[in-house]
Amino acid sequence: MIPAAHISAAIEILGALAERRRPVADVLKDWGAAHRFAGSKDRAAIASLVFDALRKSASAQWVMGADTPRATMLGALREARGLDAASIAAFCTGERHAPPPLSDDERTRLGTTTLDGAPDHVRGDYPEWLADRFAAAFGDRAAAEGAALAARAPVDLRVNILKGSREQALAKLAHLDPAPTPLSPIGLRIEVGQGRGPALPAETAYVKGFVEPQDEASQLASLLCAAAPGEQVLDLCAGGGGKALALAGQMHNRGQLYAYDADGRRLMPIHERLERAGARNIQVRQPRGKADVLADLEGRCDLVLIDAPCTGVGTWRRHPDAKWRLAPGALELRLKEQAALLAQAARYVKPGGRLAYVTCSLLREENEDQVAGFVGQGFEALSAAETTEAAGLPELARFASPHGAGLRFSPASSGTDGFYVCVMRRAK
Ligand SMILES: C[S@@+](CC[C@H](N)C(=O)[O-])C[C@H]1O[C@@H](n2cnc3c(N)ncnc32)[C@H](O)[C@@H]1O
Repeated sequence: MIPAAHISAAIEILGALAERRRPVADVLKDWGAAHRFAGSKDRAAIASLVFDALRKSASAQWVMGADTPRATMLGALREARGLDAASIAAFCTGERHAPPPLSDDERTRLGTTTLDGAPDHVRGDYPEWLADRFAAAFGDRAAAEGAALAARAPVDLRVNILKGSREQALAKLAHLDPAPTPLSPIGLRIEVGQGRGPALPAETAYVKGFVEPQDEASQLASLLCAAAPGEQVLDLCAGGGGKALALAGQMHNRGQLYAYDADGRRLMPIHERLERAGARNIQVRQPRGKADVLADLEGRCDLVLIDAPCTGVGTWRRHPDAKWRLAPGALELRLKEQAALLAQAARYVKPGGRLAYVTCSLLREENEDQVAGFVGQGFEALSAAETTEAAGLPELARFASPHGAGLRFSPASSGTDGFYVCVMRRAK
């Protein structure tokens, strides 16, 4: 396929997405199945265009003065790819499956319209219904924070210290040109351009468990829990085990880590990942109907981690379709789940033990406000200085939240996904 045909295909896929509010991965898969002539490079190029259009939908539509799939894609070629009107016009020839030629209005808009005077939610490419919440979280930096969430993310890897050092992992992956992450002492970063990221499943270092894909802020969230060898730790929302594996590394396989998730299917990948990582101190606790499979842990844990279900606002760089599919009802539901999880988790913490509350959201309601509603009931929040000191990462104290307890990371402030971390201590 010629590059212009990729643009036509991306417009078609954006149309299918607008009709059926389905995850973009499903729609791309369906398109690939219905267009078998498109090779893997074509499909990757098309997916990359679709993702860029989703990242920049609001600003692209503002530029074009329309919200059609064509307008969104053409505007995103300018907003996300930095192409000028003449370059975009050169693709739109109408020949060999290229998009039809630009109208006079399209050409003028691509040439002259700016985002000056556009509201923050347009300049920051986030849904209008979140405008007040972004303003509450970021003040006059709302548009800049949104824009950083609308950029592409690098591939971050966590080095599994059960298998080797960061230096060894760097050497094993030298052909991918990784760099040490600036904040996490166990992270590697591989910058990706407009193409595909590295095919990790084909990398020996991955297959042998030396590295795991994990955003740098997710690594920091695990490190800030300061899990120590010999401790009893419960990962109450373990899902596929990303944080559990990181905690096992910190514990040097000593002590006991219990991995639980209310949704047993989400726990499934953990078994293969544990094997690959050589993590031997994790006991997976599968939910079993109404049975209380955590009853024996009440009042016994040194550390309980709640990696809470949340809106995922902080991961929009990696899941740009999620920001447009997020609905107010989902936020309300997550808020209830988070409050219930805090109350439940408190039961498992022993006197003097720690409760770590983590989200990949940047909304205050899901973060500082949840913690404020919980502390006082026998728990106090540690200061950012205490938390980072205990984790041996005192330089992270500068990410202390301005809105209450805990620390905040975001693409604009720390160059990572958006995360919130608050460590609390139970009274003795
Ligand atoms: C952010 S994800 C966890 C990601 C995982 N910790 C990781 O690092 O890969 C949140 C998880 O919470 C789980 N969850 C939601 N409500 C829960 C509950 N009441 N008890 C336990 N797990 C719950 C969800 O099934 C989901 O897997």
